[in-house]
Amino acid sequence: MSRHIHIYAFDMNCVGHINHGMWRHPRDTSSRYNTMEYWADLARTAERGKLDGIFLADIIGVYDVYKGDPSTAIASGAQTPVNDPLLIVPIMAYVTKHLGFGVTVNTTYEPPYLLARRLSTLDHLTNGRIGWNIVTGYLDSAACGMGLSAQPDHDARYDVADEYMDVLYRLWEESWEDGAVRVDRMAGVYADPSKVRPIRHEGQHYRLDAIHLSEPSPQRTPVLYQAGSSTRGRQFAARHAECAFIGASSPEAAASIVADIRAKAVAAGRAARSVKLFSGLSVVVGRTEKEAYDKFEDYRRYADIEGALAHYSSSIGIDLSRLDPDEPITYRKTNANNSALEAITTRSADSAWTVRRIIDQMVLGSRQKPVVGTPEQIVEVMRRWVEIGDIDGFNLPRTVAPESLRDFVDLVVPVLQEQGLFKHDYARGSLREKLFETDSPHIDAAHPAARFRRPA
Ligand SMILES: Cc1cc2nc3c(=O)[nH]c(=O)nc-3n(C[C@H](O)[C@H](O)[C@H](O)COP(=O)(O)O)c2cc1C
Repeated sequence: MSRHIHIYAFDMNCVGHINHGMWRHPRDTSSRYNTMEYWADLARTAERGKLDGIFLADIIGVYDVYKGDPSTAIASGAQTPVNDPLLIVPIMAYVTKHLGFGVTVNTTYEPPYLLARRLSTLDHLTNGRIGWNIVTGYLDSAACGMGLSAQPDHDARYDVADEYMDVLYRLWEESWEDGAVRVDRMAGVYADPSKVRPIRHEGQHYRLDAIHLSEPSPQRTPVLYQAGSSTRGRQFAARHAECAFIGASSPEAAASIVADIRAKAVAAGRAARSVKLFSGLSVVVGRTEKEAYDKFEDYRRYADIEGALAHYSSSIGIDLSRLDPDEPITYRKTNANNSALEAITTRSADSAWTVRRIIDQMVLGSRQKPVVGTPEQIVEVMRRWVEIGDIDGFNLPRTVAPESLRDFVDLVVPVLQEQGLFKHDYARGSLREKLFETDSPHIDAAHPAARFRRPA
C-alpha cells in the first residue's frame, strides 16, 4: 500500500460527542470545551502529530426521541449543550500553521448568502485551511427551533441542498473576478467595481440578487466534505463532495459504500479518486496489550449507556426505549439519518440487531466499539480498513480528552510513519493542496463549482 492515510481528530464543541460519559473520567477535561485554552491545546497536539486536521461535528436541535423528551441527553451531556463550531476555528488556526479544519454546517436552516461569508471569513483567517462538512440535519427538534413543526422530508432536504450549493458556488467563484482587489493607495481604489458582479439567482428554493460580501479567499470554495451515506446522500456526495465521511461498521461494509460513491462520481463526470472517503475509528492504545486493556477497562466504567441510547435513538429516528430488548430492529422509513438505520438493518451482513446487542456494543458509550491494542495492532486495523474498505482516511473521535489524542500522536503516529503509511511532515499550501497534492488552492476543473469560474 503506497497511499498515505489522512487522519483527523474528530471533535465537537460540546462535552459528550461520540463516546458518551467519558467526560466523567477524572482525567478528562472536555467539560472545559467552553474555554479557548481547551481548543488551542487540542490543535497544538494535532499539529505536533502531523494530523491533517480537526474535524468538527455539529448538531442543530436536541435529542428528544428517546423516551419522548430531551432529559436523558441533557443529563448525560450527549451533544447537549452544544456551542457553535465555526467560532473556535480561529483559536486553533492562530496557534498552528498547517492544520486543516473540517467544520460541519447544516444547509437546512441558514441562507447561503450568510454562510458564504462566514466560510470565506474563515478561509481568509486560516490562510486557506478551511473545509466545510455539508449536512442536511436529521432532527425535528431543530425544525421546531426554526419556527417549523417538522423538518423537511429526507430526500427533499438534499434537493434543496443541491440548489444551495449552486448559489454558494456562484458567490464564491463568480462574483469577484481574479484581480478585482487592487489595494491601489495612489488611485484610492481598493477594488475594481467592473470586476465585481452580482449573482442573480431565481430558483425553486432560493432567490437572490447580490454580490458576495467577502473578497476572494485563498481557496474561494472551501474544501467540501459531506456526511450522510443514504442512497440520496451518496448521490449528493458524488456531485459535490471532495471528501465524504461515511458511517460503516466494518471495512467490508465500507467497501460497498465507497465503491458506490466512486462510481456515482464517475457518472457525474468526475474522477473516481476525486472523492476521498473517511471512516470513524475510536482508538484506545497502550504500549503493551495489557496497558491498552487496563486503560480500556478503566474508561469503560464511565460509559453512559443512557446517553448513548438517547443519541442513537435520534440518529435513527426510533425511540429505542419502547422496543423489547430482544426484538429484532427492522428497517422502516424515518426522516432521520437513514444510513445509520440501514447499517443495522438492510446493510447489515450478520444476524439481526436488537437493543440488547446495540447496548453490548456500547462499551465506551458509543454505538461503535473502539479498537483496543498496541500501536502495531491499531495500525494493522487501520491498514485493513484502507485495503478492504478502500477508504482514504479516518476521523478519530476522542474518548478521554485530551489523553486519547496525545496517546495516538505519541504512540500510533510513529508506527504509521515507520510503516510508510503516514507523512513525516506537512506539504506546502492550502488544505486542498495538501489533501490532493495539487499546486492550486482552487477546486478541481471537473467539479461543478468550477463551471462558474471566470477567466482572469
Ligand atoms: C458519518 C456521519 C456523520 C454525520 N455527522 C453529522 C453531523 O455532525 N451533524 C449533522 O447534523 N448530521 C450529521 N450526519 C447526518 C447528516 O445530517 C445527513 O445530512 C442526514 O442525517 C441524512 O443522512 P443520511 O443521508 O445518511 O440519511 C452524519 C451522517 C453520517 C453518516
